[in-house]
Amino acid sequence: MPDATTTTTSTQTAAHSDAKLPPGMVMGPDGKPCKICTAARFWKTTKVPGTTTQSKPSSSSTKATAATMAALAYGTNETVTTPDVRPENCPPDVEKLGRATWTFLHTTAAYYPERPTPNQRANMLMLLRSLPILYPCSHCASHLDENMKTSPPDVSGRLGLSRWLCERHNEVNERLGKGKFDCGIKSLDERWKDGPSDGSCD
Ligand SMILES: Cc1cc2nc3c(=O)[nH]c(=O)nc-3n(C[C@H](O)[C@H](O)[C@H](O)COP(=O)(O)OP(=O)(O)OC[C@H]3O[C@@H](n4cnc5c(N)ncnc54)[C@H](O)[C@@H]3O)c2cc1C
Repeated sequence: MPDATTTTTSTQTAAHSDAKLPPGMVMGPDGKPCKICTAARFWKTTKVPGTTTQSKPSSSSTKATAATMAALAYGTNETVTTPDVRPENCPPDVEKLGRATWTFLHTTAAYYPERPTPNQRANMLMLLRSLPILYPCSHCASHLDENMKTSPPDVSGRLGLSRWLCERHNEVNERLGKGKFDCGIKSLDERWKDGPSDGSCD
């Protein structure tokens, strides 16, 4: 099971209260800055000490190590962030990976049978139980693992699974300070399978 990680985001608890990290930076279980655990916008742009304008890294500074970014931020105790405007083929950060994973999970649930066979249930259970072990964002995996101990997966059928996933997703939303999604089946179907009734997605 992944170890706890350290971050200074307001929504994720720092494992070591004395850790001096720039805002948004997340440390991995190995004690090093964890790139897949950190939103890319926190990696990309820092306020350079002594300047008042935002500095967008050049192509070489884009490749700056997390340590460099951290050092800059330690100096000013300030990090300026921008939306992630990296090229599409860049590796995913925690947000891109999250969106893709939720898309996969909610869509899979929307197409899961209402009356799954024992084999289908077993396979779904395996998929969900693999996440806390294999999910690359270690602190996300760790939270999910804790969460699944108190709320075991409901693989009984499409409705139960969709609701269970929606609630797990809402727990992350809440931790990140986002609003809760309506876990009613109509909202879930419209979002992940049928689309809105106005036909705008047809
Ligand atoms: C298992 C897991 C754990 C994660 N843990 C963390 C974490 O600890 N820290 C962290 O920073 N990030 C975490 N993430 C990533 C995070 O959940 C988001 O994916 C990421 O912040 C991008 O958010 P977003 O606002 O673009 O939309 P997302 O939260 O990715 O949602 C995508 C779309 O799903 C729909 N949606 C939203 N909520 C629900 C819901 N409850 N049910 C159904 N549909 C919904 C909305 O239409 C939304 O636009 C985790 C992701 C996963 C898959």
